[in-house]
Amino acid sequence: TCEFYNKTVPQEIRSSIADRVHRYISPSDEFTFIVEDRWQRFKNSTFHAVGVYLPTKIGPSTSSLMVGHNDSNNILAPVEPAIAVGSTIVDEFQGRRFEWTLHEAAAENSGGGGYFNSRKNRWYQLKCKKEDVEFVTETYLPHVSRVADEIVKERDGLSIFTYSKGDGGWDATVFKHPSTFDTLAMDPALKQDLIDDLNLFVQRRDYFRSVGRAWKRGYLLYGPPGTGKSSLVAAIANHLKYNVYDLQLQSVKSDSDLRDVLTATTNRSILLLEDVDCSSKSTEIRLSKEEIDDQKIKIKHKKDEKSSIDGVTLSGLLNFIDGLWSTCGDERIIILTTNHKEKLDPALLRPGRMDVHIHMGYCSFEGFRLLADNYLGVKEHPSFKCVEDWMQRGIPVTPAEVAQQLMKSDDPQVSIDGLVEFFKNKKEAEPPPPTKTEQAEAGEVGKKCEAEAEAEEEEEDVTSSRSKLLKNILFFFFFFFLILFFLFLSLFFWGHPWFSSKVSNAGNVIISLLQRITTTTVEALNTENHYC
Ligand SMILES: Nc1ncnc2c1ncn2[C@@H]1O[C@H](COP(=O)(O)OP(=O)(O)OP(=O)(O)O)[C@@H](O)[C@H]1O
Repeated sequence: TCEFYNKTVPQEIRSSIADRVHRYISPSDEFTFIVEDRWQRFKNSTFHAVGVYLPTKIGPSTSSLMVGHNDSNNILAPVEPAIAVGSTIVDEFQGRRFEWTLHEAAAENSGGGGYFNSRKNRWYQLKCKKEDVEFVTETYLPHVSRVADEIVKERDGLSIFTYSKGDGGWDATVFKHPSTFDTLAMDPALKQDLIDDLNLFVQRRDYFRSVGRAWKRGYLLYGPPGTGKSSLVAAIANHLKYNVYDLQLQSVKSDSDLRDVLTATTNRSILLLEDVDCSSKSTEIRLSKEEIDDQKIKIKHKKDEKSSIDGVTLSGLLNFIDGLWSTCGDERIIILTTNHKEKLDPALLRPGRMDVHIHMGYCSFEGFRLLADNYLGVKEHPSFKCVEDWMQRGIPVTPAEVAQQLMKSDDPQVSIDGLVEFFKNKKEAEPPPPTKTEQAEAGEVGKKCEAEAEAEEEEEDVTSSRSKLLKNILFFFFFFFLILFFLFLSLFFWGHPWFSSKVSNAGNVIISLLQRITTTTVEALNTENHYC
């Protein structure tokens, strides 16, 4: 029968049938991924990410784990646990099962020579169901990389990069800002909204792709100095575990510089531009005469400054980012901070430019309670009522000022008394908070300064146009007198005997010439008549 089957059924059909039968009989619907330690001669980052991720997934099925200490630098430091060769770790993710095993083999041509000298190839074997193959490449492995990244950042800390004009590159420093959302005094509802917004952003890779937008989000933080804008940036960085790139726009001179600067930043990071208003205008109430004069000068120079900026403008930068990051940047956050939102170019404030605007205001009583808890470890205290009373009087205090007072002593009573004293002094030293009328006046002062500066400019314009008119009039009179002069000169020569003799001579010549012409013509006519 076999012989007959082999002879009558063609080879291709036979192997196809065999394949199908094999698949049917074999219970395995497994698929295996291999993650080697090297990828095309380079270190394979997926291999290292798996190495960091798997020790966090130790479960009942794990039979061994490598632990140890590192005695380099004479300090006995624990080394992160690692997966032992041959041991299997099972990871359940989104209801799917993934089985990892680490393998090792001596590399070809390794040369041998003991444990440390011999080169070994290592690879992870990942077994999953065939139906999950796409899920692994699209979702599971990116998840592994992300978690590993977070673990490494937690372990090694974040970095803050500043752009150095000289080297033309980013200088990294360890970023260890203790600010978190728990330590930040801000409106609780606003804080929760922001946390939700950030959490949603990091999960929305596919959403951003599907709507054809760059995976980025822009936040504008505004409010008076000392209200916690920088602290909020740090809290966001700590929450997301993102590195921070702190960019001074003035240090970037051209578009090509900007391209280099931005392409050198990594994904999953924050690009920070602080104090973006950079304006000298102030709307503070009660300005001294010197301050007002100073303002006038600054406002006067503002136009010149604007026209002389030859670098990159903020709006140019944001346009550039839109283009660049839609092609080569993922999971980017841009944060702008300003003390004066009203001074920003309206183009920056239009919808779609900065996705979220966050106002950091003066310290509320809720904010004080949080700071008291953070700095003094007290949630309730008899003197809180007194602080609340002072706050209700509307004396503006920033969280920075409150924090400064609370830090003065470990004794809550002493610190809170110090804060109350601070309120008293502030009330005596400072004018009461501006009423609406005063705010309007303050606005008027600002406007007045601007108007005066503009009036001065207009005055200058008028003066210069006057001098032009004067020049034209003088020019006209000059020509007028020149013509008169020539007229008189000709009249004078007309009456002069030499001139009249010359004229009469010329007249005689002309008359005799005319006579001769007439006689010749008459003679010619006569001759003609004679022939006729
Ligand atoms: N909202 C806040 N919650 C907790 N601490 C705060 C807050 N605001 C300010 N602080 C404290 O005051 C210090 C200075 O605040 P921060 O630099 O964050 O303010 P800022 O608004 O960025 O000021 P500037 O506009 O001058 O840069 C912080 O280190 C922090 O200790």
